Amino acid sequence: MGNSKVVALYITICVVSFVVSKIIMAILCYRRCRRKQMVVQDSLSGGTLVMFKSSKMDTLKSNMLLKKTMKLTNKDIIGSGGYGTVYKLTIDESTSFAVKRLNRISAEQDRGFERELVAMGDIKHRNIVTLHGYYSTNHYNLLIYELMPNGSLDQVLHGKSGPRKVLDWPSRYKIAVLAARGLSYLHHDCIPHVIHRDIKSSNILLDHNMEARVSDFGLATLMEPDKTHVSTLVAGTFGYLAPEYFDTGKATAKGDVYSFGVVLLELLTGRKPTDESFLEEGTKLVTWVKAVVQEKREEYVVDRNLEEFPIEEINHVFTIAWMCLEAEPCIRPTMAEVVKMLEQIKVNALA
Ligand SMILES: Nc1ncnc2c1ncn2[C@@H]1O[C@H](COP(=O)(O)OP(=O)(O)OP(=O)(O)O)[C@@H](O)[C@H]1O
Repeated sequence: MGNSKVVALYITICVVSFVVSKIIMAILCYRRCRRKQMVVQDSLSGGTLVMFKSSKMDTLKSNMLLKKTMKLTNKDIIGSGGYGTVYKLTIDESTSFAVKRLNRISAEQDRGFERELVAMGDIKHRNIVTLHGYYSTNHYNLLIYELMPNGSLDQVLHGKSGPRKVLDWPSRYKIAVLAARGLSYLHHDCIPHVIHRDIKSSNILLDHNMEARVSDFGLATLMEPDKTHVSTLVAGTFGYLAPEYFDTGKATAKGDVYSFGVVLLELLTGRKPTDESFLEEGTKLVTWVKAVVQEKREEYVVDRNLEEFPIEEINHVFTIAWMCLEAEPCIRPTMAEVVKMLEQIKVNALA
């Protein structure tokens, strides 16, 4: 066989193998997608219901879910935020969900909706609120989440009619560690990595055991593993945003670390970072705490309800909060380091 024939044979083999491998990959991806979700078209509303596969969803009839979803009323509202209203959807005595309704106003919101789904669909972790599915019509979108019976950390710490219950130090410490684990999972273990972009106490929800889970990926942006940041639209919540965000508008994992530092201060002080009194005084929680600590009056910042608990542990968490709140992002620890440091406190306390 001449040289040219050998080359031609090699090229043919390469091209055929490439095409076959692509076809196999496409079939595998298609099967995986089908296995992972069930899609139901509702002929009445013209909407589409997508249920992600899980032991909970597998036992649920899609018709029943659709019927109950269509019957949600104002009486079922359990909260509302910048993106829409959250309802409690009760299927039966043992099965309930939290349904977030997003109005379909602009194309931008639509993109946000898709982004949330892409980020959430695959994410399963005990400290992350699970997205079970979604329903989509021309007029609105619904996200179907697992229901967190104890609401948000924000409601528990500073509910409208006063704190819902006074959280003791062990509960606050546990919430800090578990929320840190959830966020660390997003930053380091998800592929692609996820930047939350809106870490705050109303996005830390509490299950029946008061165990914390991170929720709300409406603003999350997927980050390729080799990228250090992503450029995005201005988002997040004043009082929790890292200072560099105001200059650059770039969401980064270190920006989430800063916001987590604010949540730690919130747990330690019992003060709400978005409190109007801060705005009126032209300050914010972080600046206020820093000023008081500089004046060596730390005892004024710690929540009175924590007075009888071990001050060494509380001070340790303060130290970690300050590390997270460093003005220079690169000096801040990663969330994996924050988890380790927080866990270490209890090891030391138990020793
Ligand atoms: N899965 C859930 N289980 C139980 N309650 C929930 C759930 N998701 C949200 N909530 C409640 O609904 C409230 C509003 O949530 P939502 O995520 O819409 O807004 P937010 O986090 O307060 O603000 P933003 O939209 O700016 O992030 C929460 O504070 C919480 O009390």
